[in-house]
Amino acid sequence: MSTGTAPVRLLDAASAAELHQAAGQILAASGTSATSPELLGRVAESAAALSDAVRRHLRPVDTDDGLFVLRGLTVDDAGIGPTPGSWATAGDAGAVHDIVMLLLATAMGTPIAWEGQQNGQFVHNIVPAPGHEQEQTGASSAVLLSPHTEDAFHPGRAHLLMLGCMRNHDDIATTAASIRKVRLDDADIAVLSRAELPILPDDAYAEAQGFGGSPPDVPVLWHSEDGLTLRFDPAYTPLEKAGPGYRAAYERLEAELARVSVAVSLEPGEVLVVDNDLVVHGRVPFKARYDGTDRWLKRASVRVPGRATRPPAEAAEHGYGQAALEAYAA
Ligand SMILES: O=C(O)CCC(=O)C(=O)O
Ligand SMILES: [Fe+2]
Repeated sequence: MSTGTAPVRLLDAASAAELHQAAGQILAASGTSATSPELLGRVAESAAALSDAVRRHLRPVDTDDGLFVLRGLTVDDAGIGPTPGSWATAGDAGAVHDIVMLLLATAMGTPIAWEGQQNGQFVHNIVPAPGHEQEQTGASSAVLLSPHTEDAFHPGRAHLLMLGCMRNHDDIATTAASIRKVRLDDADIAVLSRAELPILPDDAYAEAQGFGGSPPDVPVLWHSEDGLTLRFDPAYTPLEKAGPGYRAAYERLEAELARVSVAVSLEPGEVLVVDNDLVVHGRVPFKARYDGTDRWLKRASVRVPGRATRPPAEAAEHGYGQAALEAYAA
C-alpha cells in the first residue's frame, strides 16, 4: 500500500527476473536456503555476476531519509504457503526469497548472522508468534515496537538492515525515523554524545542477556565523516540511571524522532533497506491472526566493508559474548 515519503527504487521486469532466476538456480543446486558454506559460495558467485542494472538499484542509501524501498520483485502468495507460526518452525518456507535477500545483501556488502539469534541463520523470518505478543522483538504484535537501532547492544551490528515483505494483508507499517531529519540543539547533541549509559542485549538474545561482564556505556549520537549517526534503543537503555539533564535530552531526541517518523507499509515483494547508522525503525501494533495469513517479513543484516561510521571506542566492546558471523569471512 503506502510507502509514505520513502524513496522508491523500481526494478524493471528484466532485473526482477534476473534476481528470481539466480535465486531459483541456487535453491535448485542447494536444495535448501539453510546456511552452508556451499550455499554462501553460490550466492557470492551469483551476486558477483549481477547486471549493472540491478547493481545500480543497490547503490548506497543516498538521501537524508536514510532508507529506500526496492520495488519490482514479486511473491506468489499461494506458492509460499502459510505464514509460519514462529521463526523456529519456518524451515524452508519461502526459501527462494531467502536467497533473493542474500543476493541483494551480498551486492550491498557482507551479510551477517548471530549465533544467538534464529539458529545462526543469515535470513530471519519475522512473524508474530503466540505468547510473544507483548515483547520488544520482531515476534511481537499487540504492542508498538518502539524505534530502535537494530542490534544496538553490539559493536558488530549491521550497517544496513533489509526487510523483505512476503505477506502483509493488514497493511501493518514499519516505522522509520532518520537522525538527519531531526532538529536538536548543539547542547543536546553534546550531552547525547557522551558515553553515559549502556544498551543491553534485547530479548531476542537470551544467551547474551546472561553475560557476566559489565555493560559498557556508549554514546547515543556520534559525528561521523558524513554527518550525525545514532545508536538508540530506549527499551533496553536503563535511563533511570542517568541524571535529569541527560534524561531530558534523551526525551527530546525521542520526541524529534517521533516527529520525523514515517510509516512504511510494505507490499509483498518490496524490500525496505534501512541505514542502521542513520535510521531507527519500529512497527505499529497489530492484532495477529494466527491462521497462516499473518504478516511475514524476511530480514537480513549487512555490514559494509570499510565504512567508517562508528566511534573508535566501539572496537573495545565485548558485545556481551555474542559474535557477528560474517558470510564471507576469510
Ligand atoms: O516488523 C517490522 O516491521 C520490523 C521489526 C523489526 O524491528 C525487525 O525485524 O528488526
Ligand atoms: Fe528491528
